[in-house]
Amino acid sequence: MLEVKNLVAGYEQRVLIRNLFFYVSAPAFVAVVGHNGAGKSTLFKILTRNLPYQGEVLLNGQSLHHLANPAGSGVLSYLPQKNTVTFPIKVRDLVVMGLFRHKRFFEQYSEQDYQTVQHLLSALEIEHLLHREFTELSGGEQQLVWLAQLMLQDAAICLLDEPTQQLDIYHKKRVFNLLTNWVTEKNKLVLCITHDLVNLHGHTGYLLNLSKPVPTLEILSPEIIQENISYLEAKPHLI
Ligand SMILES: Nc1ncnc2c1ncn2[C@@H]1O[C@H](COP(=O)(O)OP(=O)(O)OP(=O)(O)O)[C@@H](O)[C@H]1O
Repeated sequence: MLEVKNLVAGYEQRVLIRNLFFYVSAPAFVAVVGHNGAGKSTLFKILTRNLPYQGEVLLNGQSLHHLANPAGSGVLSYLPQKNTVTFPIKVRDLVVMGLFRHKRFFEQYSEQDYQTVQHLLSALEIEHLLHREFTELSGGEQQLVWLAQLMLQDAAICLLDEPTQQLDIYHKKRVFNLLTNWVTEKNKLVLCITHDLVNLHGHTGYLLNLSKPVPTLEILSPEIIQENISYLEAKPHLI
């Protein structure tokens, strides 16, 4: 579960997130939306302990300040908006690293680990990329590969910063379906930053609009999605 109580954070003199409260427990899919600069990635910086904050953040009942290694202990995983690789690596070798938690420092990945990767890539319909060089893939293909690696990490709480940004219409729709099914099947809590509000139709979960003066978790429904689209079509109020 994730509980945020009276959260205040920002940069230097500029407060971006003020008095935010919400509570959500797995299984749940939360679409984090808002205008550019509303503070969506800032919220993720807080949750990944990359930005100081006032207030309380509890992950599975434990204060974020007291969690020694949220990624290593399987509590949290994070897929940033931009993730670069500058060395040659095959897709299967990049994805299998998602299993790092289950390995000792120098332990090799097994044939079974690679089979797990293959099954996952097949479920994501990117099995054909298995032996490709990662750096030669298109932006959208790379995004799907990162998503596979994140799913393999199997953390309880997953933060995804615009995972569908570079995807075509078919894959955007497919990734939202995959994520919401994964949430229910594997009892996950997924927070997903997105500007693709139209793709939220038909899914169960919540929406957190950080552009609103008092953001709260709103239950996804056609009316709520439309109301938030209209809200975001209007010019943002600058903080
Ligand atoms: N390190 C920093 N120092 C100062 N200001 C920052 C810093 N990082 C981000 N900001 C500012 O904070 C504001 C919120 O940034 P953030 O990245 O959280 O927005 P966002 O909602 O994720 O936007 P987008 O939809 O464009 O990705 C922006 O105005 C940004 O310029």
